Amino acid sequence: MEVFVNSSNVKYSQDFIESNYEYCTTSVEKNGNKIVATPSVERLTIRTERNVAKLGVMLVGWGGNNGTTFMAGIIANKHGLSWPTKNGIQLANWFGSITQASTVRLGSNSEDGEDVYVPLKSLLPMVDPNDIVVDGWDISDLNLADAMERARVLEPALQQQLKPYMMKYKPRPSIYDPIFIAANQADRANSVIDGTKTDQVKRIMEDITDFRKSSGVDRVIVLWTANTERFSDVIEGVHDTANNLKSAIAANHPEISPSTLFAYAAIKTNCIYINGSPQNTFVPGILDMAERDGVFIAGDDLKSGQTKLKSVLVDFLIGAGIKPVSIVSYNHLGNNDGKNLSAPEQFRSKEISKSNVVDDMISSNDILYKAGEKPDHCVVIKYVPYVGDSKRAMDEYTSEIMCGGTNTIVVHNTCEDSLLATPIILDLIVLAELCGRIRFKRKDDDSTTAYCNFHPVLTILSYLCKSPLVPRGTPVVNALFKQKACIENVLRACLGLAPDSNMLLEHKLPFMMKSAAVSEPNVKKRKITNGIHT
Ligand SMILES: NC(=O)c1ccc[n+]([C@@H]2O[C@H](COP(=O)([O-])OP(=O)(O)OC[C@H]3O[C@@H](n4cnc5c(N)ncnc54)[C@H](O)[C@@H]3O)[C@@H](O)[C@H]2O)c1
Ligand SMILES: O=P([O-])([O-])O[C@@H]1[C@@H](O)[C@H](O)[C@@H](O)[C@H](O)[C@@H]1O
Repeated sequence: MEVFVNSSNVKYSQDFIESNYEYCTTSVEKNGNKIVATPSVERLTIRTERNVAKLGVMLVGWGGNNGTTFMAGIIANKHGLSWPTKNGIQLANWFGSITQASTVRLGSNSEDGEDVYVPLKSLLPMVDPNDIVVDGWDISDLNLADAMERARVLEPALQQQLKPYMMKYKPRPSIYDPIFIAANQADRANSVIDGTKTDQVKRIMEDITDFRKSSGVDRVIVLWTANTERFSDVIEGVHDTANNLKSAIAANHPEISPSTLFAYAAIKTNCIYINGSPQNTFVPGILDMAERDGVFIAGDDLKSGQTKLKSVLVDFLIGAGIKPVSIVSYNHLGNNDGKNLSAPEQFRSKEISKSNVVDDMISSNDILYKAGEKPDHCVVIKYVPYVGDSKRAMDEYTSEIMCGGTNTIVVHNTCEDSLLATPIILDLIVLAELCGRIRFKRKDDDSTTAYCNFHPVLTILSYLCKSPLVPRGTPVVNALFKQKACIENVLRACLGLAPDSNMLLEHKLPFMMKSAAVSEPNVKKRKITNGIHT
């Protein structure tokens, strides 16, 4: 199903959807108590290629819980697998993915004015997950069938059906550096690329080239879903520019992490690179490379469960004029991610990404919070092997309400962590590929260089990340529904459609209402003066 827009502002050709779009913004000036708002309009032409790339995805950490579950999801959905559970027969699906399982309000029915919702993926041509070709790396040498069993995420009845498919896949050896992940991961590291950092980067680039040739894909996305690394110390003269990073790699500098080496190799081979973990892979030298070479990067840290809920709850509370003063997020889990995070430096990376998620909402309301004032915010993660991937998350939100009252919300959330994260990985991939086919220009600029892509740092993917990477000097948005609206409204703009204002004036103004809805003939004439019908 694909939406077709009937408008003089939208042209459909064999290769493109081209829309004329008025992008409306408001600039604000504050002079003491006087606040002046000035609206402005940027007239754009947006061109979306209709031909979807044959997409290849290379996962770093392919043998992990997320990596194997992603591969299992691709296979199970592609083959329409189903399996018996205690609740009956379960069919494969992509619940939790906004590109595969969410809808958007397109408009209202021309007959009865009812809202019409369509699948988000019907707005613009997007990659079909069934067509994605997957490959990747892992420091563990297990084939994906054995790695899936080790992960303990999926039901045995499904695993049994998947085994013949999954056992054919074996992750490529990877870059292992014990100073960046927990020491408890060492027993897994039996499939590693030896040599210098230059040798390792060269091998990764060769792997990507080999995958491109053997699979015949047009485009490759590299996504890190390997273990969380400690933060790199960003050193001037090493990480601070593209050239210094290149020289530091050549000099085998010890403080360059495997994830930064992967990002470096991906950009050098013109692959989109996405960081599904919280570490600071994107050191300034990588940002320089991405901006210089026009290669998309995105991250950090998949926003899957406890943090996603936090970016909704805090937004709701502050938006309602209620003041969160204490936020405690505790969780325990028993998967290998939890094992790696049981080490202090790796936990610190995750603590940062799970804590920063409320900053934009706090700073949006100076009625509730004085400058610099923040709620108490505590993040706890414990490793409890027995529960495996079934993460237990417990949150307590205490807020001040009117006249000294307090309100405490307690949430308990249990789920297979990887079943929340895997659809997020899919959405990052599908939306990143789509972004590669969208170009913009000012409507009246007909120069040959008029069209441009999104900025290489893909902030439109913030909805999927705990700690959104943004271009230097631009704002971070964490509020979940603002992030979702960004995605929806960009897709609508590609179709020449205005953002959904949610005003629904057609159901509020008698002269716009359908005749059936306006029951009393004189309703249209009656005036309301100071709230009193006259
Ligand atoms: N809900 C979630 O599962 C969730 C949510 C947000 C973020 N994440 C992040 O996603 C990542 C993966 O989570 P997971 O549950 O799949 O963990 P996991 O430990 O099961 O999988 C990670 C895999 O990466 C491999 N690995 C480690 N270092 C590597 C390297 N340098 N190169 C290649 N492979 C390497 C490990 O052998 C392992 O197979 C973690 O960083 C985690 O913090 C997970
Ligand atoms: O996205 P979210 O559920 O808030 O965060 C999760 C944490 O709660 C969990 O402890 C960690 O192991 C996962 O990698 C993920 O980051």
